[in-house]
Amino acid sequence: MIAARLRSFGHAMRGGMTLLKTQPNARIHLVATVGVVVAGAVWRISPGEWALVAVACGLVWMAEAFNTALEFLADEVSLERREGIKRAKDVAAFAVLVAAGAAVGIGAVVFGARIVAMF
Ligand SMILES: Nc1ncnc2c1ncn2[C@@H]1O[C@H](COP(=O)(O)OP(=O)(O)OP(=O)(O)O)[C@@H](O)[C@H]1O
Repeated sequence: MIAARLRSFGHAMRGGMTLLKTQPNARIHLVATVGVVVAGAVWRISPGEWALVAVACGLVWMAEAFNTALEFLADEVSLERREGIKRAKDVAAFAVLVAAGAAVGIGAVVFGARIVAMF
């Protein structure tokens, strides 16, 4: 039982490594996530602000992971140009865009005034 759970965890971690190895966008998310965590620690943001930041980062990682999973699956189905695959990939890419937009909005709310105060 516990061994099976640990195996599932291993599969998920392998997925995370695949995401980082194959997707330049995921590496940008990693840098952004580290940057936001460092900024949050330096500015001592409140627990509520940490919660917002966690939701924003989680949303972006989740959207990117599902987008990449769909791209892998679509490319297994066919590498030929297909209208259905185009639509599926475009809609999945839109999900990443929406998540990134929400994260930028949350970043502006949490860090905007602090960044402006630096100048
Ligand atoms: N088999 C296909 N048939 C038709 N259009 C496709 C196909 N594969 C990709 N496309 C088009 O090219 C775009 C980019 O697809 P690709 O698989 O190269 O993803 P990507 O460059 O990794 O994009 P992202 O930055 O969203 O991860 C898709 O959004 C889609 O419009």
